[in-house]
Amino acid sequence: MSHVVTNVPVIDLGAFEAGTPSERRSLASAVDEACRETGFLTISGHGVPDADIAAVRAAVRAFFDGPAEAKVALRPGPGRPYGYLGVGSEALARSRGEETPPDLKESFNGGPLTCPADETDRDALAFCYAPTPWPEVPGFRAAWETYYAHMEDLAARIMAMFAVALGKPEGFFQPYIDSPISALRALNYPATEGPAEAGQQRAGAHTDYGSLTILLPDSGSRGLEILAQSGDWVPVDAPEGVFVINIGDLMELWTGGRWRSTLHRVVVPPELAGQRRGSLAFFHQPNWHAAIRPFEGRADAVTSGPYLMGKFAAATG
Ligand SMILES: O=C(O)CCC(=O)C(=O)O
Ligand SMILES: [Fe+2]
Repeated sequence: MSHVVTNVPVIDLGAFEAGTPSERRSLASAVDEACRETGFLTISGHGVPDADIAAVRAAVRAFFDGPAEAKVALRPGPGRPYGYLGVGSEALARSRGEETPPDLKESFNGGPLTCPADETDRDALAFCYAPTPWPEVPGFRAAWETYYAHMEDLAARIMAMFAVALGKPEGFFQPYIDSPISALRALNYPATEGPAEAGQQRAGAHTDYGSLTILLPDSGSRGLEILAQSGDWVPVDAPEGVFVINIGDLMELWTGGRWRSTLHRVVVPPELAGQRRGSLAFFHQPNWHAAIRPFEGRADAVTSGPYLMGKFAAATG
């Protein structure tokens, strides 16, 4: 096997925020290096309370392990993003135009906690500001919303660090992310029985669509892989207590390709065939109307909301 070098460092966000100018420079440069090489890093010093993480994990687990009728009752209407998507509903590789069998997963998805009072765009209202249909699991909504709020806050802090890592003022991204259209997705990959269809994965190879993603796999669960520049698929395992961060397509676009929105997937290694995987994925997405183009140059802008909606339609269509 070839020797694979990947750079997925642990970055202490609290230390960055409280750091001296030289500590900040050194952490910012580690972030820049990781984002240029793989687009993946992990974050410690995030301040998200363990109890809030435990509460959302327990609520999500109770939902997935609950009656199938209660889950399918929360299926979104056609083209709508929130609620329950059962096994067979999505193939992430199709977001890149690749025809594959559906991903071996189920998910529960929820949107922004509030909608700006002056939003009138019909697609924005019908798609990303559609209400989230709540499971009846006791305590689910409170635990979910608490965790969502932590993620929105954490994402904004990471975006501020990203700005510094890119040589911009800390508030550079702020006007683009002051009414973000982020989604929180709980993923459950059931234990697999027998071999999958050819080309079928827990999550097919894809890039994420937005600014950044905050992943929290269940402790000890494996299978997330990224495509290294060497061409090898390399596992990314998160130590307990950190979040895995990866940048998405719009961040790559912003940086004019300096930072990479790296292909990744979730596989079932043969030795883990009997095990489920659980993961929480928070997809941070700039404001619906945010026009995103490379910092340098005059390329046409991509509008955040319609871009996201098109990708979702391709993956679930
Ligand atoms: O299972 C995971 O932790 C990540 C899945 C993923 O990459 C995605 O849903 O975009
Ligand atoms: Fe992803």
